[in-house]
Amino acid sequence: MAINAVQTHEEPRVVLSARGLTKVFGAFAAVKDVDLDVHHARVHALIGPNGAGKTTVFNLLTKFLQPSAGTINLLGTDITNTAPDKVARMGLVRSFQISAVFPHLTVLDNVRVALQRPNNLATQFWLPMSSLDRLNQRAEELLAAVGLADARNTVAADLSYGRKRVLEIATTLALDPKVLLLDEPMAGMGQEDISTVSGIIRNVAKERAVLMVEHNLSVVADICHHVTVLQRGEILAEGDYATVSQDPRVRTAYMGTEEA
Ligand SMILES: Nc1ncnc2c1ncn2[C@@H]1O[C@H](COP(=O)(O)OP(=O)(O)OP(=O)(O)O)[C@@H](O)[C@H]1O
Repeated sequence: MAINAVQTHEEPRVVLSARGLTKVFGAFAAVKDVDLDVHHARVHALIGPNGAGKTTVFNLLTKFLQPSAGTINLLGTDITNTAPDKVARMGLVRSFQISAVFPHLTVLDNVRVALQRPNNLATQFWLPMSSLDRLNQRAEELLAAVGLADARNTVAADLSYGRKRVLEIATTLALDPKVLLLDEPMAGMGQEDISTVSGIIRNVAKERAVLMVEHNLSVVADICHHVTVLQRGEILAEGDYATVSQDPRVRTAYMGTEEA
């Protein structure tokens, strides 16, 4: 299948890497000796059957879980023993976890609130919303980048499901991540929203690395440069989608015999 991924002139340098990443729960190894290199300006998919260890890998990389063994390096710094909030401040941000959408705020105010973090306004919670006006320009840029400018005055609760997810991505981008981790960004979406979000991910990956867990293999084929396939906590295969999708072990373990 043809790969129609991001075209970019940026150097694909490694920004996040793991070596020998292992997580043991009691006697059970959920993640075993995983090596991972995530590149700037690339979309990297982590796929595998249920229980393969994808979420555990995300939790290890963001340091929500401490590895049992192995090392993690972010932007040249060893973060194996770094606290999760510091890892996030260093630029490794997982969508839908650090950012939150406030249902009763407008789309614009949601993004302005999210922008408080990188602008060190987060502790000035007593200031009125009007004090956030200087963040308007950046907020408008972010809304334009994700196609939500027309909904700036809509209360978040009134957005469609797909547009709510897009707003979540916008609030995550407000943190200006260097590495963006997306956990099933297309979950529950129809084809139209999937196309929209695919375009957004392509765009945001021009300026940062994206690592995503995704079950929709058409999306993986369409926007991901590199695919790592996990099975029972171990790397089964990796490479571009065309390569891994033709690997007989992957087809048996994950894709069956169906064309993705
Ligand atoms: N805190 C925990 N304690 C014990 N076992 C755990 C824990 N967290 C995860 N596991 C086990 O580790 C394995 C990997 O789980 P994980 O959630 O990482 O898989 P996954 O690939 O994300 O699956 P899914 O696609 O279903 O979300 C599973 O067998 C799971 O039951």
